[in-house]
Amino acid sequence: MAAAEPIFTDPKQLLLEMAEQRSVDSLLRLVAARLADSPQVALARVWLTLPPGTCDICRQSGREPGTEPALHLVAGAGRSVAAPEEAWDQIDGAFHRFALGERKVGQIGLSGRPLEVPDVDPHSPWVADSDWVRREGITGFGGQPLVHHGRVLGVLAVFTRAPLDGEALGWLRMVANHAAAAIATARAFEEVETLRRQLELETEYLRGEVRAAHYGRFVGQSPALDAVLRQVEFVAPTDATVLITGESGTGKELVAREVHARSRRAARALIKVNCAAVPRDLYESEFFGHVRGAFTGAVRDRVGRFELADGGTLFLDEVGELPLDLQPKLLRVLQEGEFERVGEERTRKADVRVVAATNRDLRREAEAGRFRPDLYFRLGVFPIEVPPLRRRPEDVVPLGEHFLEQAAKRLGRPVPKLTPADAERLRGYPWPGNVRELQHVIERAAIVSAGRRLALNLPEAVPAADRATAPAPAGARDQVLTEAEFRDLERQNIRAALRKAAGKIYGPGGAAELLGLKPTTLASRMKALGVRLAE
Ligand SMILES: Nc1ncnc2c1ncn2[C@@H]1O[C@H](COP(=O)(O)OP(=O)(O)OP(=O)(O)O)[C@@H](O)[C@H]1O
Repeated sequence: MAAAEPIFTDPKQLLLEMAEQRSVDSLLRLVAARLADSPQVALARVWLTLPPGTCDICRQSGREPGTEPALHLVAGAGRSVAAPEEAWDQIDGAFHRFALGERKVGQIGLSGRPLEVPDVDPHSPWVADSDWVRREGITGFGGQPLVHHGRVLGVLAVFTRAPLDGEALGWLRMVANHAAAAIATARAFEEVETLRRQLELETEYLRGEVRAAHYGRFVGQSPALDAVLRQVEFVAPTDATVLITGESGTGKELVAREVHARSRRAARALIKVNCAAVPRDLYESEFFGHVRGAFTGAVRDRVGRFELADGGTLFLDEVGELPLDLQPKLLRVLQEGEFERVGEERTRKADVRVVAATNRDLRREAEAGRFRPDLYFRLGVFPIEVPPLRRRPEDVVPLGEHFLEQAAKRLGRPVPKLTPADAERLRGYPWPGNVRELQHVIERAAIVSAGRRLALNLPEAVPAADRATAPAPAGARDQVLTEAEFRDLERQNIRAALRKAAGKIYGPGGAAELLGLKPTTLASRMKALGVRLAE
């Protein structure tokens, strides 16, 4: 007598293929399809235990979500002998959802124990549709819970057209155990990814907090600074885009932080992007994020700055350095709040208020074709100009005292106060590097003075060629330079600073400090002007 046909076709091969699946969906579809491959299997189905309100099928079909976890059909395959045209791989319909405890599938889900009916009697109370059982010649039912660490993740069940033997039930158990382990692993990965994303958001938020703490409060009593603060007060509560202009080191970032702090977004993050410091080919990913594999080096998904700033404020520092080809994309987010991650089709939305800053004359840049006029108009809805320190001499001494106090605190020792003669010298200096230069001068003095008189080390005179951002010397004030001449002058000036700093850009005595620029700004300007270090 020939041995009976095994119920499942090549279950070992199925176990091997299961190990290669990358997603839970494809894994469960594979299980159902392969089990139903055999002519002896009428129907194979997998249900997963899902919390209320999380099943897409129920949502789409308008079914009320319920209040308890339930079993939801997620994969199915089979063949009707009575009506071969019927599709049995559908997962919506009458047996899509079972409450725990309801009928055979619900019993397995609730108890976590297998349920086998080797010889199905069409009249048994277990049979929901006795006509179907008779019509399709169903003779066996085997259901296995998908259990991982004692938790029932779902149920795998088959209806067969031959009695289920011990061997088939053993394979079914093995397939169910493999599937449960794969589901648990995939969910653990998902959780790690969510936590990683949360951590990324929190880190960025905390970085912002640290920066904000470093920035501290506004100091100054000049009418010019007052006027700036009044504008901040006026625009902060609105969601308008703000463009802050002014020379380097005047306090533009401080103004941006103040706009955020006084807005309804204050409890959310202020995310900063220094447009001069982003490498050319990473702009899009920096702003909008990317998905794994979008380009070489994109080893995992990355959240862009727009997404990080969702609900908060995005501060675009040195916005004048933004490459022309990225400007239309920025304009689109500003107008529609929509963007895509690099390498992904899906359109995402973010509710972001943009505050931008620049020390360039953006209108001129737009006229010269280096900045898109439409973006300039969009950014410049509410412009705030921060005046250079030389136009508000009343602020110099209060700022000096403020920085001295901060330095003393940081150094943990008493630092001499400003004498009237010191104050006079500070007021008499033109501060081409603005407040940042004043801060550096005072900090250096505090470090070297160690209890003695404050040793203020001010450059005596600032030669014209050493001023990156200073006003033109008195005699030259009316002289108009062409753009080419102006750039040439800027080039010479940067070269002079580099020579003086012996090629050093960063740190005390570096060219950036001499010019009163941020090192990143200097680096990008050198690149734009074609100035190289080795010249
Ligand atoms: N009114 C002020 N009161 C207190 N500190 C100030 C004030 N203005 C500027 N500062 C300080 O001076 C430094 C430079 O300011 P900030 O970075 O805001 O300038 P910026 O105009 O954004 O410069 P850049 O154009 O180079 O980016 C910061 O440390 C800032 O805290």
